[in-house]
Amino acid sequence: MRKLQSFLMLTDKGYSDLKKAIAACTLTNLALMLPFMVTIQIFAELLKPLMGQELSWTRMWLFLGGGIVAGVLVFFASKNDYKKTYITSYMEAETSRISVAEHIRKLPMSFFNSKDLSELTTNIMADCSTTEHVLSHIIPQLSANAISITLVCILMAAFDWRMALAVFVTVPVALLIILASRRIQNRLSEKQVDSKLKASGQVQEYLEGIKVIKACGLDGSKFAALDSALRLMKKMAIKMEFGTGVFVTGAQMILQAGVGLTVFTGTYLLTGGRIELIPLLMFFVIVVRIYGPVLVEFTLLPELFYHRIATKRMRTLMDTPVMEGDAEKKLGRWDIDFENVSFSYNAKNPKEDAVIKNLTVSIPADAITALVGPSGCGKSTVSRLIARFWDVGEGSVKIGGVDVKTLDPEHLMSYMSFVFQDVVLFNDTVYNNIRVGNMEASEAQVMAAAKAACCDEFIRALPDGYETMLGENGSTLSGGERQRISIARALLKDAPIVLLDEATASLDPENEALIQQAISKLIAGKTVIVIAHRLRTVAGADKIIVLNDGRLAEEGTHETLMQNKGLYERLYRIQQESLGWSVRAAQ
Ligand SMILES: Nc1ncnc2c1ncn2[C@@H]1O[C@H](COP(=O)(O)OP(=O)(O)OP(=O)(O)O)[C@@H](O)[C@H]1O
Repeated sequence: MRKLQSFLMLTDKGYSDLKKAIAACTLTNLALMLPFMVTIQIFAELLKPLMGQELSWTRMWLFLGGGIVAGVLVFFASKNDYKKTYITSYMEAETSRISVAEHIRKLPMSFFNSKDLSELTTNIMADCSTTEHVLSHIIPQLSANAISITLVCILMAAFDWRMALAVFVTVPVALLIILASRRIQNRLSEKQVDSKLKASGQVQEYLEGIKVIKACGLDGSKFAALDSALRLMKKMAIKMEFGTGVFVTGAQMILQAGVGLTVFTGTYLLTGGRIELIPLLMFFVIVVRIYGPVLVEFTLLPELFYHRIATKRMRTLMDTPVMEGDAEKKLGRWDIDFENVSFSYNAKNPKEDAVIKNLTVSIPADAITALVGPSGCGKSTVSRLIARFWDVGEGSVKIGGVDVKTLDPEHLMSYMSFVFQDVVLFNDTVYNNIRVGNMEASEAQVMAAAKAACCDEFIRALPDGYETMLGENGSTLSGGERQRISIARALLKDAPIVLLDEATASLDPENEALIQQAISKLIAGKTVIVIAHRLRTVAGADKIIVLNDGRLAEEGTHETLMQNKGLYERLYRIQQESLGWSVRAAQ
């Protein structure tokens, strides 16, 4: 049974709840047989005059009373069954959704490199729903039906084994057909799941890229891709239904042949005087009643096969090890050291595809250090390695002498504030979006951070001020406003290390001035790492690290690097010359 727990990826509580649900469902099935038994008894009593016996009204009233009691029992059993089956399965699905989301949060970024967003959304929503469905509608019913059918089979065999054999002989044959079709059904399920994923990926890409699609007039071609993904999904759904339908219907037909077999055997035994008419009629009624649950079993089994395929991705996700580390260790110093660090995003080919190559460099505490260099030289990668978004392949990254690999990522993150060029805002109020920086902050602290980040004025001008809902990723705000909100967040966090990645790159001069003002408050007294393309913005940094193709090209202050006449000086000169650049129509 433990196998069932791991197959369904259940928590211990979920597993114990499932056992209770199976018991409750079995009880309901058995309770449902009571009214049926009473009906048979009434039926037998009514037939007595036919056999020359006297109908007893006392017995009839007793049966009727028994029927009412049976009805009440069915009600309570069903109520208990409903509670144990549905409510607990929804609770388990909620727990599993939360644990998937928690797990995702702790996974290394390398995991996300190979996954797209739609796949993860499917993991959290669809795969958990499949488990929810299996827990609420399949496993308890399947197990309870199997138990109650076996019980009825034993009872019938005790009454007349020949008739019992006639009723049940077709069941194993029909079951074999379903089990034998498992491989084909698995293959079809895999294809169907793949087509669903492709379609949801296409829908997501289409919606995310709607602006570009419209701007570039790609409606036709992008629609074609979406269209064919949706068509494929439809085709696979039909194939799947057909594939399942053929086997299930085949099995059902064989099972139904059992009705004919029972009638034939019964008539044969009756004419031979080896069975009475009333028990025979009872068998006829039972055969009709008992095939119902068996037919349901046959339709539920393929769904169980599908569940295994549908949750394969979730299994891979949950089996991927999370980033671990010490969550208690206090850091006392904020100097950062890269010692012989090599790193590649491609774990399969780390040497050939290295992005950072044997880098040894120091970032002093309580100072501003700029990371510069040509595009793609590895500046952002260096900042990601400091924050342990990724683990280095070789060497070590140390903060205050402590290897970041030994620290719990979330704990490490509590020492850092990030301001990226791409600001992520949540579909929540402005107030809550700032408070993300420090969930314990008071209202006064949130307002103070907003003021320091030059946000207060524009926020108050919004329809509901701080309570204005920002919508999907804050699309109603300008780039500069979004950036200032992210700085307010960072200010509120008040972390000792601040990472600024191209924070002002895409802003107009007015916004840039406001943001520079906000940033200067954010970085006061902190260990600051600035990534910038425009070298003039970092000329005042305490230290400038120049990278080239993942290696350290040179380091020093603006003045010393200019005197060196190396890569920095060349880049600086090129940028100064390009300042005179303007848009001009081609001659
Ligand atoms: N998630 C990723 N997966 C695979 N390769 C990546 C990933 N992120 C960056 N790279 C590659 O690593 C190299 C360094 O990228 P990085 O973003 O660190 O450079 P950068 O100096 O910050 O570039 P830019 O100045 O253009 O932003 C590039 O060749 C880039 O294509």
